[in-house]
Amino acid sequence: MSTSPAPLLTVRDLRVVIGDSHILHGVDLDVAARGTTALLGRNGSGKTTTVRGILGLVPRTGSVLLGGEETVRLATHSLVRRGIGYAPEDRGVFATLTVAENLRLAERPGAGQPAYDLVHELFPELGQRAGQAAGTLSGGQQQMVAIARTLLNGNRLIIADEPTKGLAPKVVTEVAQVLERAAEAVPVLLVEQNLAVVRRLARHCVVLADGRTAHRGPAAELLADADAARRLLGVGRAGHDGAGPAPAGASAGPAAHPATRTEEAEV
Ligand SMILES: Nc1ncnc2c1ncn2[C@@H]1O[C@H](COP(=O)(O)OP(=O)(O)OP(=O)(O)O)[C@@H](O)[C@H]1O
Repeated sequence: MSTSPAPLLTVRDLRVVIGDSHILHGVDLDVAARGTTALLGRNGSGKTTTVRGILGLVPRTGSVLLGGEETVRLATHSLVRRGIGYAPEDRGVFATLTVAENLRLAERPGAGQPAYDLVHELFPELGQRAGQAAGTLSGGQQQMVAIARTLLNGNRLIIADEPTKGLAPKVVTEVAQVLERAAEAVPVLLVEQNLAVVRRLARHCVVLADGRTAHRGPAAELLADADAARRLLGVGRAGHDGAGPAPAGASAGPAAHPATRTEEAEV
């Protein structure tokens, strides 16, 4: 009987309060030691705040074990040194700098030789575009730069926050390919609302609702269960695989929590 390796990241009872706002009320999640784990949930359910809590960018309580080490009281720079790479929602690419300069800025002193070989092996296009200003790249290519930066420093975990948001369907496919290649090298925690991307990339998923963990399990199982997808994500319809939009009037959630952004197309 084969046993799965221990999770790389184990989050328990993560709580975040900012000012008067109680945003996370107890998030539990595991990030598998291999491949992609998807963090899902309707708009405003707390996905980005969970990521920011893991990274120490907001005050938090609970437990965040990275490779068995408790990190919840560590500052962000200590977490970065321990090997968490972050590709934020807005990509954080410097538009007026070249691709090569964007990558050079991401090199971390003390992290050993930057892994340019890996980056160029996974993304040969970045080598060809080394001298191009990052602001003139397509959205998909900029996302490639953002992911490449997280791979440079021998990180143990990559966190990517909505990397396909706002991109055209063809570019979504390109970004899914980028993430697929990255996850072969380093485990990925992927915040994603495009369920076609989730279906393609993620083995495990965690679903948040109102700042709490509402579901954890195999991603394929959730996406195949139209009732669960409708209840948890506000998508799916009878006889459908859960990745399409809900029919008119079939929204499962309150109006304040719009349904998850979805794509019908394969990616
Ligand atoms: N700094 C803050 N101060 C007060 N409330 C906040 C703050 N950041 C987030 N929130 C609130 O916390 C809730 C969760 O936000 P969060 O961005 O984590 O959700 P999300 O699941 O990532 O949403 P989306 O899918 O729309 O990006 C929202 O109601 C949001 O308005």
